[in-house]
Amino acid sequence: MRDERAGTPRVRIAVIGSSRVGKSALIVRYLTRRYIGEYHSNTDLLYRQTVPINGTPVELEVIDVSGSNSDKFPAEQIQWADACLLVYAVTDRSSFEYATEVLSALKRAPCNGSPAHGVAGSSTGMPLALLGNKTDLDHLRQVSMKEGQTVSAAHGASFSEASVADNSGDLYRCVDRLLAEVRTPQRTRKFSVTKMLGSLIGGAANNSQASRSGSVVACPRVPAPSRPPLAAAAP
Ligand SMILES: Nc1nc2c(ncn2[C@@H]2O[C@H](COP(=O)(O)OP(=O)(O)OP(=O)(O)O)[C@@H](O)[C@H]2O)c(=O)[nH]1
Repeated sequence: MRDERAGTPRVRIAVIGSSRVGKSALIVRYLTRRYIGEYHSNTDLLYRQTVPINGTPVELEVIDVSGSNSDKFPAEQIQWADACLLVYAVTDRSSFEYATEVLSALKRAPCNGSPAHGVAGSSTGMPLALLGNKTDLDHLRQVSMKEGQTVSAAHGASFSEASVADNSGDLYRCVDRLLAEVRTPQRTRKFSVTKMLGSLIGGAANNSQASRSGSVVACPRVPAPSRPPLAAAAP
């Protein structure tokens, strides 16, 4: 969390996961309460909205890290963020394995400029959450809740299962908890989103908690001539 522009605190969240696990649907659901059926994108998207956290307006920035490149470790996006939300689909074991790999890499890799705080056991000190999506498809389940709990506990992440389609309360609790964990003073910005491509959604819907304002903007992928492979993230 950091102060910018007239003292409004800002929180940056990176949402990471394999392709098609429901990252975009989750973010849009959280920010607007709406469900989008199809929102396929092969580029990172940046969502920005003012939200109340514990009664204080906070400028929330969420980067939706495209799953198209999930063979690459999203190092720049993680460095940019104050906290990470790892998403997998309970119907897709390979997506769970990818989320586990990223959590493992985060545990090994030091996070520059991030003082110790947040989740006990996370060596980065960065608040982490693991969320298993698509619980409405329980008949297609490939990952048990116990497995998710075990992996998250081992990596110092909070754990939830939810269905974005069914508008589970657990997805709001998961994100709210992650936001509440962010207590870091301003970190050095590791990459800048320099070229906003345009507003995709303006004037997000009001919700029952408090008035929200903001937009959804697309940003180009982080310049990454040689983004390190997952295994290279270890010190
Ligand atoms: N059944 C079910 N489908 C879901 C749920 N959440 C998302 N989906 C669907 O899963 C598909 C992928 O959702 P996206 O939000 O585009 O997934 P993504 O992770 O952003 O995908 P990439 O852009 O490829 O990284 C879409 O068809 C969504 O409608 C859910 O909770 N249940």
